[in-house]
Amino acid sequence: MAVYKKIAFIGAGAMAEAMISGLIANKLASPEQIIAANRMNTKRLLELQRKYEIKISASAADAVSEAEILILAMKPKDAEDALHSIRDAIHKQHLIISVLAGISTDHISTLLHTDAPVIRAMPNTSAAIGYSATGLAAGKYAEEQHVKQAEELFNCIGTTTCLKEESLHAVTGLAGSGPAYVYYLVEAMQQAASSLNLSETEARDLIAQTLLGAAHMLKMSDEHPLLLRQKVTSPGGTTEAGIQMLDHFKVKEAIESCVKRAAQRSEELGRMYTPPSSEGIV
Ligand SMILES: NC(=O)C1=CN([C@@H]2O[C@H](COP(=O)(O)OP(=O)(O)OC[C@H]3O[C@@H](n4cnc5c(N)ncnc54)[C@H](OP(=O)(O)O)[C@@H]3O)[C@@H](O)[C@H]2O)C=CC1
Ligand SMILES: O=C(O)[C@@H]1CCC=N1
Repeated sequence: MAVYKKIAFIGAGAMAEAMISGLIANKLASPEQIIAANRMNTKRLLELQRKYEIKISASAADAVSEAEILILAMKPKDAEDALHSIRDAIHKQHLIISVLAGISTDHISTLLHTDAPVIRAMPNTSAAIGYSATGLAAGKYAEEQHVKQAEELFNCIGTTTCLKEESLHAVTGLAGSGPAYVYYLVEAMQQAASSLNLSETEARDLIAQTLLGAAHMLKMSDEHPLLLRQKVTSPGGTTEAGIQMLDHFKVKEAIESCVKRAAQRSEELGRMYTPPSSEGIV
């Protein structure tokens, strides 16, 4: 077990649960080191307590007072209220990690009235099983040791890439939202499998293993994805016939637009919830 500090999740929704589950499963934190608070959904807190045996708090400010590391995990639209509610409990020794899409570290520092270190991270829900692809950027008050601490935390629930803060919009469009694109593809493959008379269980197993195999191949081989694709595609064969349909429906263009639009939306969220007077808007 890593000697870790107490971690408070402010916002106890889907992303918080993915991280909590990953941190506990990977033994970076024990349940008693984790405390979660949300706005008002007590049922949700009790559910997390029952499932993971973590501590819960009806007051976000109390959770902050108990912890050394804070994970901000509310929706961007709720950030202002949430950060106001914990502001008085923040001190300089806190390490603040935000997973909020679009919201800059400068804006968080401004809302919290603090020069405590803030790290902005963009994980994804695969954190729950130790497979998040997380992008990380340091705010202006964060030092090397804070980045290292955040990296250690996120490495425990997947891989971590440190980037400039402006790149986090792209990471959000690509990897933060990424699992949803893959599930969308799976939904379509399952529909096709059903109309080809495969059972849902048979299809799910075949699809999951196919995705796993392709993902491992991408990680283990240096070959360009185009080359890997060509190796599957026999001239005049089944794959070529299938890919012709993807080209016909412009699926490549659709996916490119999807990732770019999601990244753009991250920028929009940042602008929507950051008053023009805030300094250093990213
Ligand atoms: N889901 C994902 O795949 C990813 C999400 N993110 C980011 O994570 C954040 C959370 O997303 P997600 O988990 O999906 O959202 P959810 O809606 O599932 O959870 C949001 C949580 O925030 C709580 N909350 C709202 N207002 C406050 C407040 N004032 N004080 C304390 N807690 C509050 C809510 O509590 P209550 O129910 O009581 O209102 C709820 O528990 C977002 O900013 C998102 O951009 C980042 C990467 C991936
Ligand atoms: O959809 C969203 O806004 C969040 C951020 C990345 C994944 N989910």
